[in-house]
Amino acid sequence: MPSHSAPILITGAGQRIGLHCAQQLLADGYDVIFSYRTEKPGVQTLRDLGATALQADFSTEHGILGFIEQLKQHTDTLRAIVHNASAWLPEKTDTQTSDFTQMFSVHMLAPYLINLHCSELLERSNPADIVHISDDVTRKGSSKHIAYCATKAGLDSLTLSFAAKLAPRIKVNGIAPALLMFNPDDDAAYRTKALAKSALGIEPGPQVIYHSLRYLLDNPYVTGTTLTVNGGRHLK
Ligand SMILES: NC(=O)C1=CN([C@@H]2O[C@H](COP(=O)(O)OP(=O)(O)OC[C@H]3O[C@@H](n4cnc5c(N)ncnc54)[C@H](OP(=O)(O)O)[C@@H]3O)[C@@H](O)[C@H]2O)C=CC1
Ligand SMILES: Nc1nc2c(c(=O)[nH]1)N=C([C@H](O)[C@@H](O)CO)CN2
Repeated sequence: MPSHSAPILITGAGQRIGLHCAQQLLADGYDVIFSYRTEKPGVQTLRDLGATALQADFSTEHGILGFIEQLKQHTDTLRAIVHNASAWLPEKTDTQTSDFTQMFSVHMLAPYLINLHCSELLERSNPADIVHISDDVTRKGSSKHIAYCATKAGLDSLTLSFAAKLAPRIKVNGIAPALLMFNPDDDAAYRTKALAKSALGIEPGPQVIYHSLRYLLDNPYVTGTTLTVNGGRHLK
């Protein structure tokens, strides 16, 4: 497989979906730059595969702007930016402000600032893409993850605005998954309940997101679109 020239940036790739997609991109011949917040085995795995690891915490403007400065020291061009980093925090009984501002920052401020400051890097690549990883839950809201859902809905809005702003040189799209991978502490009752929420009733794993990502990267005529990858959850 021939190597592609400009690297792809994927945020939050130290574990799970982001790690899988980064590994697949490397296997398909792309160079990869990724952000991680905390050192984990997946971070070293990607380093060993030749990816460039940049540590970043997107919960503050300072952390986001510092990441952008780091990124520009490593490359002057990008094939794509995949905004995958995310915090999935439920409402708690005590103050929710810090959680809301953290999720606003990771899900909205980081993509906003990175897109604005790094579109020049994408302009030097043809084709060029931005992909926002959102969540199917924005379709109807969430009683248990109100702030998470609201900030992901804001990300959906960024998809539309940046698609209009950056056309025709840069395509901007989203992917809105429902359940992809359980977390280790999800108990049997939660898993049964979650699987029953979709028509297909499966835990598909990360490859369904890689398929969606490649569709968007490879298709020259799709922009301003958010792909639903939800197992038919809207049918139940
Ligand atoms: N898993 C699923 O079933 C679903 C996932 N999605 C979306 O898909 C994407 C990938 O999901 P998944 O792999 O489960 O995500 P994770 O919950 O594993 O989070 C991905 C990464 O985001 C990083 N992150 C969290 N907060 C910050 C921060 N403040 N600054 C920088 N990085 C941060 C985490 O870093 P650290 O390792 O330090 O914690 C983590 O490695 C996400 O956008 C998610 O919302 C949507 C629907 C379902
Ligand atoms: N950042 C994350 N976002 C989401 C996660 C996750 O683990 N990390 N998980 C989900 C759930 O799978 C949900 O889709 C089904 O209960 C949603 N978002």
